[in-house]
Amino acid sequence: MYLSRFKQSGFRNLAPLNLEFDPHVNVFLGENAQGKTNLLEAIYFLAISRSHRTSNDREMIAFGQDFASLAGRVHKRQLDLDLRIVISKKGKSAWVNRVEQARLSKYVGHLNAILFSPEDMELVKGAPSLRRRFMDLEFGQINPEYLYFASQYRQLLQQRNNYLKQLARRQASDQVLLGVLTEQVATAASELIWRRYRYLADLNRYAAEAYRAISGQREELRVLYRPSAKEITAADQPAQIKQKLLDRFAEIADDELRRATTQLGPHRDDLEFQLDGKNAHLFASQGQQRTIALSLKLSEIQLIKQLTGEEPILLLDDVMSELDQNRQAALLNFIHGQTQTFITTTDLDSISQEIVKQPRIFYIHSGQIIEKEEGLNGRRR
Ligand SMILES: Nc1ncnc2c1ncn2[C@@H]1O[C@H](COP(=O)(O)OP(=O)(O)OP(=O)(O)O)[C@@H](O)[C@H]1O
Repeated sequence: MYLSRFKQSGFRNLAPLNLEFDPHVNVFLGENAQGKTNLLEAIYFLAISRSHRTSNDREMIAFGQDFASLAGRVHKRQLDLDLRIVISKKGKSAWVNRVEQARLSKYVGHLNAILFSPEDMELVKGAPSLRRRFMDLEFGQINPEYLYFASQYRQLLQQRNNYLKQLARRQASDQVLLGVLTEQVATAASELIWRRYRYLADLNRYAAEAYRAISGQREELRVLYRPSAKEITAADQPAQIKQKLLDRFAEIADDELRRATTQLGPHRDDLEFQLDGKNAHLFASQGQQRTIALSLKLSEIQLIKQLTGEEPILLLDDVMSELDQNRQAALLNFIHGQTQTFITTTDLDSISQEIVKQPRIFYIHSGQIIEKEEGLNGRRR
């Protein structure tokens, strides 16, 4: 799939725009703080209905504006689609072919996008919340049920936490209501955890392949799910996961009341990356961490292809200068010139000529975007 046209108004510092993209490679060139990341974020938001860098949608509305509007035309093998999403101070609304979607989970998935940014280098050693966010963003866009259970889980978890606080402050005493909330939280949690295991199993295969290709080494990358309820295993079905969670909730009831917050579940689970069976969190070098992060992103492209039959679009935010020639070449091999790619950079020389033989180049300055007429190698398009 690819994005042929993109329109926006009111998004961060970007001037209203109506751009036509190349089906292969598009490069956005500009100095720091001109709007390159904002443009990639806008394209990502059009696809996923969430930002990769903030969970506060309001932040993305341009200063002094009431709403931001993003629209694009997507070409797939069998059909073309018009997508539109509007972010206002009250929330967001989304349209597919001018039909408003009742739920965002019905909208997400029409345009798949993988974004790779310098912050992804933190995936291995950074906070667990980054790895949970990674799963939620990637698995949510390939499975509407995942999105549905994730949002249900978030709401139920908040209700349960609020109720635990009321119990702790003795503003409530109904243990039966706590039991009902616990049961509901465990149901949504089990569906979410079960799907995380499922997609990680597929992701693992592709990630190991990508790691070998990029590093040129024989080290074996494995990604493991680390549930906060340690009894849960990859072989469990949702019903078993739910029962194990309920058993653990019963065991830690006093502790939860004391702390007035839910101690177990997908919001506390984590991922562990292993190289040849050793925990990468503890020993991986900068280079190995970078290769793990890139392998994960590339494996998502494969996973999306496997599940949807279509190539997602790839957004590379200022990462080319972080990748040496070999890693850039491995990246090139993986995308085979088939994946529509958007690259931001402050310096065209940081991009291997091979990757971008004849890209479409856009200059970004103070949120204004203009297309450059010549390709990287000076030839006119
Ligand atoms: N809601 C908003 N309204 C208007 N401007 C905003 C908003 N949010 C961020 N900005 C502005 O956008 C600019 C940053 O743009 P962006 O993050 O895209 O930079 P960049 O070109 O990617 O730079 P770098 O190379 O440093 O990452 C800043 O000047 C910031 O003040």
